[in-house]
Amino acid sequence: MSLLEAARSANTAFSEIPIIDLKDIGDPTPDVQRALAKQIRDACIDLGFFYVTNHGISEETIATALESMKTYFSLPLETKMELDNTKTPNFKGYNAVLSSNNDPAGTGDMHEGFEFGWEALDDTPGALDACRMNDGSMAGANVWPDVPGFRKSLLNYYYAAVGLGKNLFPLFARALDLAPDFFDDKTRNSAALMRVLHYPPQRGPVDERVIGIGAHTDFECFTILWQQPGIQALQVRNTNGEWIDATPTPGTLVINLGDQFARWTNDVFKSTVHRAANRSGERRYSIPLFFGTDYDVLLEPIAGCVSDERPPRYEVTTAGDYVKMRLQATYGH
Ligand SMILES: O=C(O)CCC(=O)C(=O)O
Ligand SMILES: [Fe+2]
Repeated sequence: MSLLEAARSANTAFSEIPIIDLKDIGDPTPDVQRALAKQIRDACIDLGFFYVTNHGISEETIATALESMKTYFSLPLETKMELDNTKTPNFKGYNAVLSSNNDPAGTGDMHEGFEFGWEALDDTPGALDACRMNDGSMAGANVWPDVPGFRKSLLNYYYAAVGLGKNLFPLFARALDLAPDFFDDKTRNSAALMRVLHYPPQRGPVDERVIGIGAHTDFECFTILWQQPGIQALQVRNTNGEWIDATPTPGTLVINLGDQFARWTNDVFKSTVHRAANRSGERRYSIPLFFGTDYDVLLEPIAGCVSDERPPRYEVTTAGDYVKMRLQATYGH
């Protein structure tokens, strides 16, 4: 079935999020790769959300990053505000509770976060790497707090998640009937942003306009999300307007598509609205890593996703300009 035929018969009124086992991701046998790509294609065309198991990010890498996040978020607000993300050109650093607003109908997100992008572990902290020279409107170095082990443990998680993402791009390419290396020359510079998030618990009656993270789509190609086990918070909206729980399942990560893939594929791949609210009574932590194409790459619809009946739906822009515009809308309110 062609991509456009598949898009026409998509099950966008899903009620479950599929689980895809990546244990064979390194097996080069074409049949194995094709079978994996088929599962990914179905999930991307239907809902743009799936869980992965055997994803290769070790429990130790996750646990170490989590400990560092907890230490960091327990610092006094004034200390965290020294790295206020609105002081950096591209919102690197800290955002306080209610300083971001992901849903234009909301009045602020009930979480705090810390964001950074690629940097080599042995570089001077916050140095601008040579591979960042073509970032255009997204140019700008990382900033780091003075918390022992924080930078190292977060960068270690970053490298592991970027490694997973680099292995996923060929599968997404196959899922789009493209050569597996289609995204290689578009993902040379790890245009991946990682955010660590802390959601304080919300007790009693909750104002729907002030939840953990308001309804939104992500900006990049796909997000690799670790969410804290045991706390249900994340929900995904289907085309009937129902919110489907993305229950955290031990040993899994969530992969969800963002707007860059919707643009590459003229909405054949779905960038689906999601939100999170923490009503558990406990603190909740999560780690999204947003992986896009390099910031200087044009987001042009691929040929198999355009036809006379389905003309291009988006104006062509660079990945960097798109991400920058969305970041400004999220933090600049
Ligand atoms: O914390 C979560 O589960 C979701 C976070 C999210 O959607 C985001 O940061 O874009
Ligand atoms: Fe998101």
